Amino acid sequence: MSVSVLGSGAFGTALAISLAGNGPVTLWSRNGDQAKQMRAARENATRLPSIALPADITVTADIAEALRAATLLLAVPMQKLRSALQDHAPALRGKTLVACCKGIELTSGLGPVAVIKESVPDARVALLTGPSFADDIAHGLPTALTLACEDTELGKALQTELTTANLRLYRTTDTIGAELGGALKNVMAIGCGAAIGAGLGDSARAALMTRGFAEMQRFAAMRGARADTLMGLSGLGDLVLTCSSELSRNYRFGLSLGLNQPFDSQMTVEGVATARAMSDIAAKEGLDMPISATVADLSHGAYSVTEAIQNLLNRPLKEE
Ligand SMILES: NC(=O)C1=CN([C@@H]2O[C@H](COP(=O)(O)OP(=O)(O)OC[C@H]3O[C@@H](n4cnc5c(N)ncnc54)[C@H](OP(=O)(O)O)[C@@H]3O)[C@@H](O)[C@H]2O)C=CC1
Ligand SMILES: O=C(CO)COP(=O)(O)O
Repeated sequence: MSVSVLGSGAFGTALAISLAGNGPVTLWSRNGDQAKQMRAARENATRLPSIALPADITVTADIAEALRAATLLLAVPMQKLRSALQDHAPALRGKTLVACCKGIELTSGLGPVAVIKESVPDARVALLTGPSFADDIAHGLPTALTLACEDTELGKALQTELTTANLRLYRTTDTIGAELGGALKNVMAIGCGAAIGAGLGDSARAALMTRGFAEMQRFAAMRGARADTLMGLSGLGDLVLTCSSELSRNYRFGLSLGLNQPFDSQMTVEGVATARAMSDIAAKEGLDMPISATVADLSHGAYSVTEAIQNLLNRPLKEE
């Protein structure tokens, strides 16, 4: 089988680098100039600088070349996934599409698996998620991820195909739990970054992580996820990583809010839209999600960090 990665951002490039250890990989960019630069420099200078692209990676802006592969990894931001699929929908029919994005679509409230099913109904769908920074993967550091696929046989085939020397994949059939773990931890990372930026300390971060995880579990249960999925790599594992490392863009965005400093608006920060989507859905369903709602309002400038903390601390006392 052959693999193509659609989307040449930090994560798509890192996955292509790791997969090149298994054999030829095609890395597709929608931007012809960027593809040309990457081919010439053998480096993704804009999104993953200073890491060489192995010879087994073919960089192209020609979608037909990328679509020759049977397995396509979709490494685009969540809010761009539907339009990326719509751009090429007829040619994607019958392909195996592996979503690599983390989020909830703001317009529909759906996760990546459902968005793919709606956009390309006859595709075979899976999800790759879990704790991993692009930089770590690209440097060949050990990483463990979750490969989620409702079809057990396809899941096993993808687990074998996409595991590399440094990337160890665990398998689940619970796509809902896996995608929600990856989506919701970004919301909590923004909150933790804001708390640390505002000087509230590590104890406050631990409280936000723990109570945030309770919200993640509540939301995932409402959507039909298995409880044990959230306890795994794509839930707890990714929550711990993202809430505690400045390599995370969501965490750094939160830090900038806490420090009252500007942040690069071009940077992919999935948790902003997902916080809004998550808290809107929770409000409709009558779910108590105070941290998510606070992060949504904070991220959209409705609150200062001080007001956000006061809101959370002044809530009625309750059982854990
Ligand atoms: N970076 C990381 O460490 C990790 C990221 N992820 C997830 O991977 C996903 C992508 O993130 P990441 O790669 O870091 O983001 P980046 O911002 O680095 O890159 C996003 C890429 O998507 C491309 N893109 C955007 N819209 C489209 C479209 N409609 N069609 C085709 N390509 C498009 C962009 O192209 P252009 O440059 O032309 O805009 C760019 O190459 C996110 O959901 C993220 O949560 C998961 C694990 C780790
Ligand atoms: O998902 C990630 C780590 O698992 C990457 O996090 P950021 O998108 O916050 O950089």
